[in-house]
Amino acid sequence: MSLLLNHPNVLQKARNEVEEHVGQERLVQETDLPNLPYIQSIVNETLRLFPAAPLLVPHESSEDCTIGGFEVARGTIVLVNAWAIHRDPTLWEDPLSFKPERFMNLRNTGYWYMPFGMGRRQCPGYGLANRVVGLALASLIQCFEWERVGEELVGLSEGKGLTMPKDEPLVAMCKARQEMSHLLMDL
Ligand code: HEM
Repeated sequence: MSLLLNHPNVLQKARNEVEEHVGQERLVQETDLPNLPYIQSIVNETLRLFPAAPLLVPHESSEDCTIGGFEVARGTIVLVNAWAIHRDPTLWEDPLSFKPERFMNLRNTGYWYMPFGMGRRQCPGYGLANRVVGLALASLIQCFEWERVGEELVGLSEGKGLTMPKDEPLVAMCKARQEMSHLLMDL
C-alpha cells in the first residue's frame, strides 16, 4: 500500500484491471487471481524491493563447494543476501525503481528473484502467501479509495528486525468507494 500511495498511476492501473475483470457487481475472489496479472506483478515487485526475509534463513553446506569463486567448506553456514541480489544493477534494469510492469509476461525469473528462497528448502507456503496477499490487495483496491495524508511521499525506510519491518507504520486516508457501497453494506 505504501508503494501504491507513492505511485498513484500504478494504483490506477491496478484498479482498471480489477474493474475490467471483476467489475462492481460482486467482490473479487480467489478464482479471479489468474485474471489479475498486474495485481500479482505488484506483489512480486514489492517482494523484490522489500523481501520479507532479506537474508532468507541460514543454510549449511552439505559438502565442499565453490560459490562465485569462493571455496565453501562442508558444514559452513551460508546466508544468501536476497535483498542485494534483488537490487543488483547487473541483474535488474533500474533496480531501485518500483515497476510492476517488469514482471508482466515474465515466465521464468531465474536465480535473481527469490523472496521465498529456492530449491528443496524453498518456502512451502509461497502459493498460499501469494494468493492471500494478492486477494487482500485486490480487495483493498476494489473497495476503497486511497490517498496519502499530505503532499509528502510515504516514507519507505526500513526498521530494525530480521523481516525488514517498516520504520514507521503506514498512515493513509481511505474511504469506501461509492460504487461498491451496495456490496459493502451487505457484509
Ligand atoms: C509473503 C509471505 C512469505 C514469505 C515472504 C516467506 C518467505 C520464506 C523464506 C525466504 C523462507 C526460507 C527459504 C530458504 O530456506 O531459503 C521460508 C521458509 C518457510 N516458510 Fe515461508 N514465507 C511466507 C509465507 C509462508 C506461509 C504462509 C507459510 C505456511 C503456511 C510458510 C511456511 C514456511 C516454512 C514451513 C518454511 C521452512 C521450509 C524449510 O526449511 O524446508 N511461509 N519462507
